[in-house]
Amino acid sequence: MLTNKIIPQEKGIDHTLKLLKEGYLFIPNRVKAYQSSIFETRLLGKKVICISGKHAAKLFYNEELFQRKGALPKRIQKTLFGVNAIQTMDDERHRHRRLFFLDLLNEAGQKRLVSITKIKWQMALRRWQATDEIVLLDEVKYILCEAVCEWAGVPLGQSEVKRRADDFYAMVNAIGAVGPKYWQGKRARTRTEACIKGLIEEVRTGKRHIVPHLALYQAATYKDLEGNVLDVQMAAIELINLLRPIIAISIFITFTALALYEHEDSKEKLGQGDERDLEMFVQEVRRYYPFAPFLGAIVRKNFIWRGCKFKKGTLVLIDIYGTNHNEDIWNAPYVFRPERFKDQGAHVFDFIPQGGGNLVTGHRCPGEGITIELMKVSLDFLIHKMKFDIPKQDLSYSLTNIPSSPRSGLIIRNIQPKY
Ligand code: HEM
Repeated sequence: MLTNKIIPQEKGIDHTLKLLKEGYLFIPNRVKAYQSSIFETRLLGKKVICISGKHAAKLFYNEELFQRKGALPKRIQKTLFGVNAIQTMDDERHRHRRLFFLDLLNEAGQKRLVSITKIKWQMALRRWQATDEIVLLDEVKYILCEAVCEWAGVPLGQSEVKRRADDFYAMVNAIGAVGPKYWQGKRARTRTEACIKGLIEEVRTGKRHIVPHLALYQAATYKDLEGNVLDVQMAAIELINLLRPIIAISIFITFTALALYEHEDSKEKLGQGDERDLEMFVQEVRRYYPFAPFLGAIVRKNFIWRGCKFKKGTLVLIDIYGTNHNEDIWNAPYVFRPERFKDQGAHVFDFIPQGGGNLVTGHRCPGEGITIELMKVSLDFLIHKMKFDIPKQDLSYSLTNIPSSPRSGLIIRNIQPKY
């Protein structure tokens, strides 16, 4: 077997600034330049191997070769995910922690969240009729925040909705940030953890009564492999790992509205709201528009892949954005075409907007199903239940800001229900 293939190496001492500058395109630009789905660079002073494409994703999700412990920078843990949470776990402990998410996001759990969200959309639509215009991204954040808090049993007064939703969003917004956006995310996490910790303590001490199937109760009583409840901080972090990403779906929903505007022909094909058509449309939104750029894992033991050496302890990044726009997988990847999902199969490693691999045992996003369902409900509202105008505004989005979203937040005007 060929074992000494040279991995293309980016010259220079460190390329962190280039990563910040190029954002979603950092890996795809180099894959193109080196004509190679694997290359080596240096980030934050360390050697990093970047890989892209379906076969690379299959490699990345091989848990015998990769671990998550040690892969996530502390600054991302301190804002987006919480310190030492599920994203950093491996093996038995990880699979056990995942049950907390998978059980709550089962079919019944998803259905209940979808029905609550529908009601919140209807209430919002009534409110919007009395206003001149709204910023869709903000309003959807509030809809989803109200819905998920109700679903989880987390109390939320009307006057707290905006603040709570903005805090959840600030954590997401801090992901690729340095400077003020990072600090906003960090402060938002401190506030949110304090609030959720208080609620968990109330459930544990019997001060707050709550039905057992709700997420707040489950977080307060979930037991680890040794049969111990999580310490209150970790219980809060994992409950936030369930709530926060629901608010993040507002970005995909805003991109869905943008897709309706930018791709009139696809909109017409949506017809009468056939479930399958709605699903193909939202799948294409998740593929076409940027969200998560890449993911990291650490090499567990030395191995050779396609003749290239991977040394134990090396950080490896899998290219999410580039894989979802890879020409070997997707015909005309930069064309928005929902029908491409008509005959595509299981998408274990080729379509990875929310990670890949096995849903039960791996790290693949446990919220993928509910993300698709909430996007479908919202698409149905946007297209079949309301009329509105889109005034002139800056609808562009950046491929260098992570996470990206339409710059204007998508302003809509003259909102009326469709009867
Ligand atoms: C806004 C849409 C979403 C995007 C773009 C997204 C993206 C991702 C990605 C890329 C991963 C990493 C997969 C990996 O490490 O291999 C992930 C993991 C995760 N997601 Fe999502 N996600 C979304 C929505 C959700 C929702 C709605 C939930 C829960 C309600 C959720 C909960 C999680 C959790 C708990 C993990 C960690 C899984 C693990 O490490 O085992 N996500 N997500």
